Amino acid sequence: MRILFVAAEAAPIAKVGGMGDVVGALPKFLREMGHDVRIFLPYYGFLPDKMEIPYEPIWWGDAMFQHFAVYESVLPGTDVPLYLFGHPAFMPRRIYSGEDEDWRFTLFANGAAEFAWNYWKPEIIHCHDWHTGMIPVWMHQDPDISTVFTIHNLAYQGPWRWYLEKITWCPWYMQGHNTMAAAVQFANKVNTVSPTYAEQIKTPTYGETLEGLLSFISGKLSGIINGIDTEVYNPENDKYITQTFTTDTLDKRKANKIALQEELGLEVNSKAFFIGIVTRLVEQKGIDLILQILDRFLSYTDAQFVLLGTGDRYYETQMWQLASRFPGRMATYLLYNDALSRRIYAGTDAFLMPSRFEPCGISQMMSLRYGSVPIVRRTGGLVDTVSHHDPENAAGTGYCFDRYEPLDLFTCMIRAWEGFRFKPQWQELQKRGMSEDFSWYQSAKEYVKLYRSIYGLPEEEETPQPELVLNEAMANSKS
Ligand SMILES: Nc1ncnc2c1ncn2[C@@H]1O[C@H](COP(=O)(O)OP(=O)(O)O[C@H]2O[C@H](CO)[C@@H](O)[C@H](O)[C@H]2O)[C@@H](O)[C@H]1O
Repeated sequence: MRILFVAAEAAPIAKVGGMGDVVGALPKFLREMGHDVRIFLPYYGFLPDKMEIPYEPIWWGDAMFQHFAVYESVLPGTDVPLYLFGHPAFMPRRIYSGEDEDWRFTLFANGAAEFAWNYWKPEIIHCHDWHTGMIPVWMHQDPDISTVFTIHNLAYQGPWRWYLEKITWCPWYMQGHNTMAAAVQFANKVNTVSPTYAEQIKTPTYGETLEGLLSFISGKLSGIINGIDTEVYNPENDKYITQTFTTDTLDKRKANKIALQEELGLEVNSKAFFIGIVTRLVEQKGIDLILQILDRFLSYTDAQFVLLGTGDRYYETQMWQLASRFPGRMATYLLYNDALSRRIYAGTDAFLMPSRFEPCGISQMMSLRYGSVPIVRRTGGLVDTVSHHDPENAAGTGYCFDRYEPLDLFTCMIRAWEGFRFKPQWQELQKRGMSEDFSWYQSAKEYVKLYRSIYGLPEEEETPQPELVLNEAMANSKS
């Protein structure tokens, strides 16, 4: 199948959060399975610092009365063809924020549609989040191109929605004022990034006002858990960490803890319970809950804490101030740094993720892979990826709590702190987590099933000539 991924982020060149991880990894695995997958991404002003981009564009197009160029390259570290949408609106050295979010991403989506119609025609456009939400609307009457829309974060439905209706030239009943809703309504298939979250978003608590629409289209809605790139994120050979290790050489991991404590200016103490968090500092991630209990937790225990993240100014300031009250025990790094994030996954004993809601969550899977035991709230994808520690039956991979309450988080952290004192059991817990299979292969298979289901094809290829069947079925489904 020919599939064009259209998204605002793709790791390792343009990543703010988990969506970048998915778009940077999934195409690679789909290509290994024999599909022709390519990525369409904005040409951000900072990209030339990160990769080689040819000087000459391969194609010029027009969208929304604007002339744009498309440059062809390859996603670094992979064989995935990458098309970069070149327009001055994306020249600033940032991915998001700014006055023109609505306009420039609508232009980008429109550019992607033009590109698919006129230059490289895919069978499926796989759209990601609100930035690409108008594509399913524009494609829904195209007999040759189908669309899959993946919801990575329902909370972001695009800014200035009342104004967007004018830009997209779509009336309210086509959801032109809300590109997330538009995509949900018009895409051939809609999925989100975990089965639990796919169920939760049909309820008012998690539906972000779209629960009615999502319930209505539930026949085409599914949940496919994300994977992580286990080749790139591998404690066995990660060049960014001090000491590589495996489940068999877990004792070596201590060197990472000590090196991290030194790097962060914390008291070097391999016995102290060391908790880390790597996150966007936004309401979703439960930062308010942490702020309510961290002071008390640090006062009652010998624990150390490191935060790496950027986001809301209020959370940044609060975390910064808290760190100043616990010198040598708490470090706050308000920046984005992939290498440091890996050292935190590899050097801390536990990883905190008390999310208010969580579509899937990549960070907890990374922490499991690097032997940092996750402490999570049981919501969304965290339910599907972390199970509660049960020492009696030697089961579970982390510590979980249910209610979004400070006391529940506090209790859970204390239980983890207590558990850390029992070294053999703790090591078993770490090993179970590290042995979990979060590779993309299983999820990529699920995506292929999803693509095939658009054409009513069986889950597995059962005939000797699948391509012929596929072409025939696609022709029938669109006629
Ligand atoms: N300051 C920093 N420095 C370095 N690295 C940082 C960082 N801040 C965050 N990261 C990295 O960004 C990623 C975060 O991914 P998550 O999936 O956990 O959350 P996010 O909310 O961004 O993703 C959304 O999309 C993904 C993908 O579908 C869903 O899993 C998730 O639930 C949804 O909220 C991780 O790789 C993490 O290491």
